[in-house]
Amino acid sequence: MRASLIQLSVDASESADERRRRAASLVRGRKGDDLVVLPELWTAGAWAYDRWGADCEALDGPTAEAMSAAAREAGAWLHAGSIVERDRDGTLYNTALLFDPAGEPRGHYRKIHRYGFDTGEATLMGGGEDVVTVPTDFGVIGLAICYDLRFPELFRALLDTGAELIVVPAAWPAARLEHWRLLTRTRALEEQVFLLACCATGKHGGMQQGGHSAIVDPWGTVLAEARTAEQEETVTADLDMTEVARIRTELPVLRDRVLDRARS
Ligand SMILES: NC(=O)CCC(=O)C(=O)O
Repeated sequence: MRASLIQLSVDASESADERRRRAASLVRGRKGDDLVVLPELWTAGAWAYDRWGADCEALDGPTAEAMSAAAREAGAWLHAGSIVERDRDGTLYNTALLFDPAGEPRGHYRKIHRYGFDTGEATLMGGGEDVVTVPTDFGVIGLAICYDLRFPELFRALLDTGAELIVVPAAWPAARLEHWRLLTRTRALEEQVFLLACCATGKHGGMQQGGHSAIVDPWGTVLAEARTAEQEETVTADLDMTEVARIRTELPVLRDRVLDRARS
């Protein structure tokens, strides 16, 4: 299967609506791909807290509507990154959306670990509670978002729920690029999954986002990586999903787990 990460530029020069139209057009251009991925909070901006109130939306709001149509036109599964979701009670969530090639919503995930250390997302948003995996034509997708990468227990839970491929939209800061590179490879290797990590580029809210979106295989090898932190680009790789079972058999470390089994 062929997957592409659209490393979208998110800065203050564009409104959420303009960026939505541009993202939809980039997705429509990916005909022939099986899975297309966008970054975290690309409509409002992950670091533009002052925009969240105005740019928040419902699960079936304008981004979902535009992305559903774009997935249908591309004929691909679309992980539409995440939106600032506002639920009926007015609580905000950082919520990832997944559509199938017919444009049907097939799952959403509310980010469990909120970034900010008592500021920003950690105070302005509610936290998700559910570990989410979604079966697709090419395997089971597990969902996580950005800061979640620092919490291996979530990735182990995704593995235990059947994940063979984990998608991580992000707005990771360029200043911590080496953490990004290390964690994306580590999470792929330790769970023996394909890991698709799509980070935004561009600067807003005083933050240069790190780009370097990457597709990593279950051996921990980087199959494709964006070249820079500063440039919008699309990263594509062909994934042989049979590699997941092959590598888990060839190097059966998951079978050798001791502590998890002792606790259950
Ligand atoms: N948007 C995020 O979750 C940022 C995470 C981050 O900056 C870090 O983990 O470092």
